[in-house]
Amino acid sequence: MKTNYPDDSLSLHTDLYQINMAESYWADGIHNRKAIFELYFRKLPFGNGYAVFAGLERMLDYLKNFRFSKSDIEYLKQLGYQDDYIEYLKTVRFTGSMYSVVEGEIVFANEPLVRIEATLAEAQLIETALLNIVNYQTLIATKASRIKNIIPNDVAAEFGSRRAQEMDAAIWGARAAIIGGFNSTSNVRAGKLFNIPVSGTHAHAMVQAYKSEYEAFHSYAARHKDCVFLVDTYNTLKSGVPNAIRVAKELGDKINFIGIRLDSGDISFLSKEARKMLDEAGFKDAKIIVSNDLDEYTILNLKAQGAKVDSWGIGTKLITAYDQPALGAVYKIVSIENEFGEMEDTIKITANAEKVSTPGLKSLYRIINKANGKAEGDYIVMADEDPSSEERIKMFHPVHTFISKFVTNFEAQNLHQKVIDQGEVVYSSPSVMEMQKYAFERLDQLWDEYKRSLNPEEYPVDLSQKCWDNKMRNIQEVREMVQNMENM
Ligand SMILES: Nc1ncnc2c1ncn2[C@@H]1O[C@H](COP(=O)(O)OP(=O)(O)OP(=O)(O)O)[C@@H](O)[C@H]1O
Ligand SMILES: O=P(O)(O)OC[C@H]1O[C@H](OP(=O)(O)OP(=O)(O)O)[C@H](O)[C@@H]1O
Ligand SMILES: O=C(O)c1cccnc1
Repeated sequence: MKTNYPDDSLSLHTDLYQINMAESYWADGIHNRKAIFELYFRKLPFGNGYAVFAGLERMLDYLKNFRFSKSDIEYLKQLGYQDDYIEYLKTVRFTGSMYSVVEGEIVFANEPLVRIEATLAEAQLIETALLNIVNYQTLIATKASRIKNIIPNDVAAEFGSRRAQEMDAAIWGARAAIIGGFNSTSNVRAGKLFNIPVSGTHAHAMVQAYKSEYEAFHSYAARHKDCVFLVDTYNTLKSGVPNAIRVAKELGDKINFIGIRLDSGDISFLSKEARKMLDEAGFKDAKIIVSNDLDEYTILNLKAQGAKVDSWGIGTKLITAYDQPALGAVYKIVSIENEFGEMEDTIKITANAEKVSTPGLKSLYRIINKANGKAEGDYIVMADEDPSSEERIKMFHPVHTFISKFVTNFEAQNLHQKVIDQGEVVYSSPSVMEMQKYAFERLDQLWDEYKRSLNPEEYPVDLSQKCWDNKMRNIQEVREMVQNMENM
């Protein structure tokens, strides 16, 4: 296997069919027609009431650097693409524009999260990478937020690198976990790359290497001022906790005895007993950190049992999105330039009403009730509409249209930022910690009913009347086209 191409690029990180479709567009001379694609998912993950958007910074980086390198081109030649098309591929850059919600934004099903306006070929070639990035990062940010919601006042540490689906997932998953609300990651490279907090304790191997817990804890303390001792290698209550207390007492102010970590057994029982022992020894501020296959369900259950836990280390079930391994976001064409240079809507129709795409150039607004600062719902409009200039808007369910409400006294916030303008990145990402802060602020604007982990209420994502009428007109046109075919 050859993996050491010095000029390897991410531009071949795409499905073969994208390159094949772009070839047809190019051969037919329609590759430079303007096209509009939207990225959205149809169903919220984990049965959650919202998702936390992540992935923008990496998408921008990818698009900024989009070009087939020399070795990419060589490989495409080997695959059999003809010279004339290869010459075209050599010139391809991302020259289009991109609109996106920002990282940390709270988002919902069926809303356009990203809008690409580019040449048809460019927009097509980038589909796979954009979906790959958003699907994973948004999934993990959402899982992290779901977990953090259960423990808003405790520390949540991301421990998943060893179980992640390879190295990229560990790194970007750690970043997504922080956006979703986690306090730290154990992955040191993620800390360096993204300027996010790192934290860590020690493993059983250290206790086993020294044979005695007492010696291992002492040795750890000799070089590390902040000390968390792992107490479950031999016997948590009879040996681990007493040894931790002994070392903490002996070293006194020489160390900062943060606390102990439990990694097996009955966490509820052991944490309560350990708490008593620490308190009785005078370490009332010492923290109890736990780990071992945790997720929001186990944590909620442990909370209900009155477990005395201050910090939670969460690995496998967060970083692999254990209970739902993919988000399922899609990227659909909604408008394309015709031979006269005019933009024409496109629609995809299926028997499933929820899967019928919503055609045309659209914008996404969040409607905030000015009286209480809470979100009334999200509102998808045609791009030439401006709900902020309206006094009263009618919001209705996009499938069950009889569900509707009128809203007045609102602020309409445009959720789309222009992030690339004709190939130029015009957006500078805030720090990851700022993204996290933004996510918390946006969550505050949601009623609790949308945030509960079990059977949350469905947050309204509605279409404007104009958007709805446009969709119906498009459906009608397709019906007539199919009818005409049948009559031929
Ligand atoms: N009181 C509790 N209530 C509910 N779940 C718990 C409780 N205590 C521990 N768990 C969870 O039970 C699961 C199984 O733990 P298990 O007892 O198999 O771990 P263990 O065998 O003690 O440790 P190891 O990881 O070394 O196998 C873990 O996900 C753990 O977080
Ligand atoms: O359980 P997670 O949520 O994935 O958290 C990370 C786990 O990684 C470490 O375990 P280790 O690799 O030593 O394996 P083990 O505890 O399963 O034996 C640590 O002690 C946690 O148990
Ligand atoms: O720092 C820790 O305790 C840690 C880090 C990764 C995995 N398990 C535990």
